[in-house]
Amino acid sequence: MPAKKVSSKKAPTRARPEAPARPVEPRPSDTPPPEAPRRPRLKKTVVILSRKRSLYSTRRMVEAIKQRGHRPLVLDTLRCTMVLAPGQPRMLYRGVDIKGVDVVIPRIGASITGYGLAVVNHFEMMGVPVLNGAGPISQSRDKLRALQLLCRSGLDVPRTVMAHDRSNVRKLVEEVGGLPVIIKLLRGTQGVGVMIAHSLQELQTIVNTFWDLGQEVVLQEFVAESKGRDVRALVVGDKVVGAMRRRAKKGEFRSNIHRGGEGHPVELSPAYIDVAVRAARLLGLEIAGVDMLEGRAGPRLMELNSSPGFEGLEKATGQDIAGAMMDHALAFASARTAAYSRPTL
Ligand SMILES: Nc1ncnc2c1ncn2[C@@H]1O[C@H](COP(=O)(O)OP(=O)(O)OP(=O)(O)O)[C@@H](O)[C@H]1O
Ligand SMILES: [Mg+2]
Ligand SMILES: [Mg+2]
Repeated sequence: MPAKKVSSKKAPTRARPEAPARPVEPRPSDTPPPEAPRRPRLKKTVVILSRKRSLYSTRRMVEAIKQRGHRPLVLDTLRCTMVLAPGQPRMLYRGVDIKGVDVVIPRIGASITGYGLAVVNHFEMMGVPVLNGAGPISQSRDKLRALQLLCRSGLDVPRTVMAHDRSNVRKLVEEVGGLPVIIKLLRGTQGVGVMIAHSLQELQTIVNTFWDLGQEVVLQEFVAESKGRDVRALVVGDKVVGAMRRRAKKGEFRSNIHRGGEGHPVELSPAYIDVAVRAARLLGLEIAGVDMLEGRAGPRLMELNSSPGFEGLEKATGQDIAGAMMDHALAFASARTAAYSRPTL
């Protein structure tokens, strides 16, 4: 629901017969007279944009919302219809207007990024608090864009190059510190699209295949000292609410749970917490799964995930990650509502 700005002028009282007729001020639309400042509703409606309500993270968030006495509403992103009307953007779900939403939590899978971002953007246009917003989701989903922003701010990332020059692959390898080299699709997830090349010939074959298919890739330094492990820190607001170290299965360098990796709880040092929170803030993410490699000199950022699944993290740590996320989402919604309800002078 678009948050209404409330005028500081007094609300009109019932007309008295003796009062002289006053010209009626034109209103921007045929909406009812100005309301009193909007009081945050006690029971909030929390929309989760998700393709399936049976997904673990979606189910857990629904539970957490109910436990807190609020109303969860799971909407399939692809069934949301955006109506563009001047000054009054609306959202339809199966033909019905969606109103009275207090906060939206998008869980946008990689396969529907384009449509998903449009839906998230539309909710933002309607004045509904959204975490994460469309801009931050979009820039974190592009691994190159995210790394550009992180290293511009001085955060440590593995040496990375992006190029399209087939004649120069040897030079690219030198730039990232020699073989083996990691090759990454810009928008891969769950370890799909992350490869390793041990020889120049192998690398040449892989990059040529991708370039011929019209796919861009980045080449990255292989951080050998991480030994098939990485750290996933879940940042919510300005805190790390849970962290695990993931260990790749034998013969695999990717530690993703989806690739057979195992998660173990880990107590992060302040340096890792600081880097994870700074990285999320830099990309504007309220909720972020921050992946870091354990370099010799400390954390090396790999990527930030804007719709992080947390089944592995809850199971590894036994922590209530869904609860921490919902507490933040509800506080975020209340802070936004209070800001919108402030009278304009
Ligand atoms: N430069 C690197 N050096 C060593 N290992 C790496 C490097 N980059 C990635 N890896 C390994 O590959 C895994 C997948 O990489 P990355 O996190 O970039 O991909 P993803 O497909 O987006 O994963 P996610 O499912 O976490 O979104 C990492 O968790 C890590 O174990
Ligand atoms: Mg990822
Ligand atoms: Mg990752």
